[in-house]
Amino acid sequence: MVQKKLTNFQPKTTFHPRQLKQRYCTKKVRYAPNNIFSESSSLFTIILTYTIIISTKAHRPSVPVVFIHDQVSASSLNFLSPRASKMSSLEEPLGLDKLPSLSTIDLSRRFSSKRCSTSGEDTGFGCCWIEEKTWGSPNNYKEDYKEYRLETFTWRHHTGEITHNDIIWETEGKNNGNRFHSRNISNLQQSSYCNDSSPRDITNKIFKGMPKYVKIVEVGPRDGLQNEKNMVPTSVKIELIHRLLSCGLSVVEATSFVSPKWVPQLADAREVVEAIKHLEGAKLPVLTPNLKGFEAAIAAGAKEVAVFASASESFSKANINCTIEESLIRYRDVIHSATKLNIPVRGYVSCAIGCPVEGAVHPSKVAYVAKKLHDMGCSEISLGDTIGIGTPGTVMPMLEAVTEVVPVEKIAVHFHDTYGQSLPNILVSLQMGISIVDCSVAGLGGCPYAKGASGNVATEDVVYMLNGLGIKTNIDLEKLMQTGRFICKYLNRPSGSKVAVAYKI
Ligand SMILES: CC(C)(COP(=O)([O-])OP(=O)([O-])OC[C@H]1O[C@@H](n2cnc3c(N)ncnc32)[C@H](O)[C@@H]1OP(=O)([O-])[O-])[C@@H](O)C(=O)NCCC(=O)NCCSC(=O)C[C@@](C)(O)CC(=O)[O-]
Repeated sequence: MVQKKLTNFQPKTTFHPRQLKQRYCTKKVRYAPNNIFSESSSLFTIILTYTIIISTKAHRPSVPVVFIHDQVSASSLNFLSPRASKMSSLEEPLGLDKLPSLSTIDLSRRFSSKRCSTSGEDTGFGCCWIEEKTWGSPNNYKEDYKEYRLETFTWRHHTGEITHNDIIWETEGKNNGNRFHSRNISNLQQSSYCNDSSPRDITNKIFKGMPKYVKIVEVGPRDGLQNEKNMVPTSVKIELIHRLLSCGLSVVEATSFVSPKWVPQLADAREVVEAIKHLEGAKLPVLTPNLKGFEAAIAAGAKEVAVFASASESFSKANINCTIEESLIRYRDVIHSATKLNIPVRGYVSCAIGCPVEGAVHPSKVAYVAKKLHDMGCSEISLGDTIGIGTPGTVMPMLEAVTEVVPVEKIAVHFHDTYGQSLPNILVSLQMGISIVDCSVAGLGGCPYAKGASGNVATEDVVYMLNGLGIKTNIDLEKLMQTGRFICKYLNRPSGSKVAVAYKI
């Protein structure tokens, strides 16, 4: 049914690479219209742009395509506000106008890392290069991969820790639109980058480092709802969690044991956990900012918890009313107690790209906090672009810094979609070996400390993209969209998922 709807709604607004080429690629530079980014095709176009940028490092392709779009205007960097030190939680939300400037971060203060630098190429949002080539059909790589059968690919990610085996692609018997799978083979010749510049090699490079399965961590009931002004009844929260689990999600972050003074919406954390603690087969972690929260969570029946530190000093003070170091001391106690009870602890690092107060956050700061949390015993480290300002150009250096100190398989990415960059950011994360992605059904949520910043990337959109890439999630997209519809109906607002809107489910 989903497939049927897919065929029904896609054609006119989808820019498949082949169409894109026909429309915008010639031997000369041509310009893509502004509204290319406002159509439903925009996500795919952006993904294509970035994947090609990544895959063509060793090869300078011949046909440049320049995408022009309206740069989101934002004010220039705001440095530490005098209020920052006394800001606490919800009382001082920061306006979108105070977010660091996208252009400032991407151009002037862009981070570079020797091993992940763009070799002087401008990989900013404005320009990409597309080689003239023939592509497969959308969401269907069958034709192309038939020809790749038993071929070996020589490219692999250059970061030593990311040890994905080389992949060969083979077609599956049935073609339902987006099925293909890979199997690993060993004994392949490998080199950092291959010089072979054929279109197939580019496609292979794009897919090569990608995981075969991505674990989705659904944070809608917690991150999605925590900022809702109107109280959502406990029964609705519980039903939302039940529905999400029925979609096949294996991890649903249920709630937070934080101070109800700061986050009144989650004051019913105990009731929520008591109602869901008997559910088997899925993980239902809860946030715990200190021992008090941890003890309350365990007493209610939580079997997994998460602690949340920040890479930005100002945000740490605003969010949890303590410095980064103080928070790490608190979390050491929480992790110690959890370990004794065999309770897994997830660690968040907020402001992994930028902070609403301090502006750009250096990757080394993120790596420092991530390593501390990992060394203390966190089983997974989620890197949060809390205000959603990241682009692949800033996400890649950050991830590279963190993967130097935390095993890549333990890293999750957590993108808010303020600037619509989440999907390309996720795509490059996958290419860097990340296989855990946080998202929120219907794109619910928003950062309480960055007024106007939007919710997490919508789970539906991520699942749709992963389906298109042939990456398994075990999630039923149709049920997921129905779940999004359920909560949006309750909240009386349209879905933040482009896929759900396109399907009109
Ligand atoms: C951390 C605190 C508690 C410190 O709050 P505080 O005011 O500094 O703490 P305190 O120790 O002075 O306690 C003050 C009062 O809070 C109570 N208290 C103390 N601890 C708890 C607790 N666990 N549960 C319930 N109550 C608690 C405590 O008992 C006391 O009550 P009173 O005596 O005044 O009646 C507070 O600042 C707080 O709750 N902050 C939570 C903020 C929050 O939830 N933010 C949103 C999280 S989202 C995020 O961080 C980003 C993330 C993870 O989503 C990733 C991303 O998007 O990038």
